[in-house]
Amino acid sequence: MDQVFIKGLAVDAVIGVYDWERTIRQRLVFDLDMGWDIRPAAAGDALEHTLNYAAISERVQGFVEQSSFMLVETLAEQLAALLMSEFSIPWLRLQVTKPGAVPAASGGVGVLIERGVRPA
Ligand SMILES: Nc1nc2c(c(=O)[nH]1)N=C([C@H](O)[C@@H](O)CO)CN2
Repeated sequence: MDQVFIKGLAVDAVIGVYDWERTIRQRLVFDLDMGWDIRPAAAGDALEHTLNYAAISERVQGFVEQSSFMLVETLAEQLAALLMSEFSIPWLRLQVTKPGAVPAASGGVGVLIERGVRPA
């Protein structure tokens, strides 16, 4: 299966369950792998036949900046559903990292979800 990916997309948002978290914006980092057959785009050298990673990055930024969820789980689920619907993505893997949440966890904490049907 071919994939189009976006790695390390940083967006600041209101996110968190504690009172102090509702008053600030915190950094979130998004890693996105999206199943897509890239051969038609490659054959025609045509952007309209593939997933436009620039357009998808903008959509992620726009959605996340406007959001104010408690849990990273809720953000991940809603973002995945929105992207699959708006860009006709058949399968995706989405990792949401909250780098500052647990200072001792140097690689960050968060969630990783996989949704949809993985193309052969
Ligand atoms: N599985 C999760 N655990 C926790 C979350 C979360 O969104 N998902 N959130 C918090 C707090 O908001 C935390 O990030 C504050 O440091 C705690 N655990």
